[in-house]
Amino acid sequence: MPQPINVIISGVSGRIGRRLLKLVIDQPSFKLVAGLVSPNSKHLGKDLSLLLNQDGSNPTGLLAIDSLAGVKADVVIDFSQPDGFDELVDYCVLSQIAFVSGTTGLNQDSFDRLSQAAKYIPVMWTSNFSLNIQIMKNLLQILRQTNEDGVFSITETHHIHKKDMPSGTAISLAQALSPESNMTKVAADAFQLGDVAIKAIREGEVPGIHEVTCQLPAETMTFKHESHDPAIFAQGALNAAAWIHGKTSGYYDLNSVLMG
Ligand SMILES: NC(=O)C1=CN([C@@H]2O[C@H](COP(=O)(O)OP(=O)(O)OC[C@H]3O[C@@H](n4cnc5c(N)ncnc54)[C@H](O)[C@@H]3O)[C@@H](O)[C@H]2O)C=CC1
Ligand SMILES: O=C(O)C1=N[C@H](C(=O)O)C[C@H](O)C1
Repeated sequence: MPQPINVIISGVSGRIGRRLLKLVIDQPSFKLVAGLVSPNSKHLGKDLSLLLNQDGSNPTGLLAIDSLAGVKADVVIDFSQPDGFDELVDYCVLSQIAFVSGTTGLNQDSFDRLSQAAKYIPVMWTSNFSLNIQIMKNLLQILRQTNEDGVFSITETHHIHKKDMPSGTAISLAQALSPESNMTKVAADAFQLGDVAIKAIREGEVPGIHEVTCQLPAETMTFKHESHDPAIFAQGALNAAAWIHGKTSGYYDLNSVLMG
């Protein structure tokens, strides 16, 4: 039987982090070595099992930490927030740990740092770990090339806890249609990336809806992706971690996973 893949979960107390924690604990091909939380987290110093069950049953023996100093692993899987991102990337480079991240709301400096890191370690960042969103991006690139007169717009809807706007996925979909363009904010909930208009809606507990419309003189095409369960993102990231383990340094995306 192969050795399990040693995993650190960054953002382990979050909506996605907790789902990831459950998957990692349940799957023998992975071994959890640490769970990272915000320095302000109420979970800091507590056994990670308390994130899954309040009665303290089945303790993991691992406490939620806010610094990785000295922790070794094969892969970090990160669903956290932008403020701790650069430090985490640097730690992975120094410690030669593969880095898989879905954290959104990052600035250009953090993306540049990630590109630099990919010279030394394998890196995968994607705004959405659903393979079907990657397929949608690929389709949109083709659609743009074959419909130069198309007027594209995107509407994204997410739960009210989401901290960034518009969603990382909406930005990535718009970038597939209009590469190299900068985004501007045109209203509290409206943005423009190149010639693509993006509208953001925050509503209840919606896990994530992305709708892309292409208006043409004589027809309209609409692509809609709706996640019904946030667990899909955690499972997608875990599949990506299994894929990236043992790969050489480089910047990978979900197309790599799609191609196997
Ligand atoms: N790429 C994808 O498929 C998906 C990406 N996301 C993104 O993942 C991120 C996390 O989402 P949620 O779990 O909903 O957020 P959340 O707010 O529920 O959880 C955030 C987690 O990050 C930790 N954290 C915050 N600041 C930190 C810091 N400075 N250092 C270390 N840990 C820190 C918190 O303690 C918590 O554990 C967001 O950026 C979200 O947009 C969410 C779902 C899917
Ligand atoms: O915060 C979320 O929940 C999600 N964030 C990602 C994004 O910003 O695109 C992916 C997904 O839509 C859920």
